[in-house]
Amino acid sequence: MTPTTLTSPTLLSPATLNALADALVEQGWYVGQNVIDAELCHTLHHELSHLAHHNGLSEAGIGRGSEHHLRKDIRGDAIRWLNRESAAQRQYLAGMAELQQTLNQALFLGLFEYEAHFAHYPPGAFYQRHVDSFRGRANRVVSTVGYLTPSWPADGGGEMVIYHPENSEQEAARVTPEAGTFACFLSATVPHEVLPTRVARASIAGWFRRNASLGGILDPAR
Ligand SMILES: O=C(O)CCC(=O)C(=O)O
Ligand SMILES: [Fe+2]
Repeated sequence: MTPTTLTSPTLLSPATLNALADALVEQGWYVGQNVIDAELCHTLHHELSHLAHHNGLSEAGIGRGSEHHLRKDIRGDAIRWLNRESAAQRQYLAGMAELQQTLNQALFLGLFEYEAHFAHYPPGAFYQRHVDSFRGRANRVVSTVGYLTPSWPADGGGEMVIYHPENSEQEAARVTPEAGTFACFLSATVPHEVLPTRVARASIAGWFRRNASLGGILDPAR
């Protein structure tokens, strides 16, 4: 029997990987449209919609460990960490492993781990401007966002605004969260936000981490 889906060998083409590494060096961020396979986006979107409709998601919070708490005034998405339970998740994560290898070879970033979650933003939800590295611990080094919603409407809102790393008042890019688009940026230096969405918004947010355990104290991932 031949598999009917998910046969594409790579998630990000060699050309995309090169462009991405160059953009990270030159400006600290990268955005590409139509870079994630359409069929994979469709399958992942279906998986996330199913979770959203069957109580499979948790309200997202801010902070880690004992400092983790809900703040709907800061972020309004519901999430589920990827755990390799489906072929689609495994294909996405395999693509991120390739990206990790590229970034380590090209930029010597020493990335050693990747964590990612599905994110569902219901209508009205947003995520206030922030940077992704937790204070005092620069363990998240590179952030990724893969967008999954097909046919994003022109008036749908929900764009991710990327601000200039050196001039954080200045908008550098506005990303429409359309299926196939992939964004990547330096976690500690690139402020960004999700504008209020008018329609349900589906994505996978992920982070490459460096081992940041200090003095034998385990640095928890989440
Ligand atoms: O979904 C996005 O566009 C960005 C999400 C984000 O900033 C985050 O989860 O940290
Ligand atoms: Fe973020």
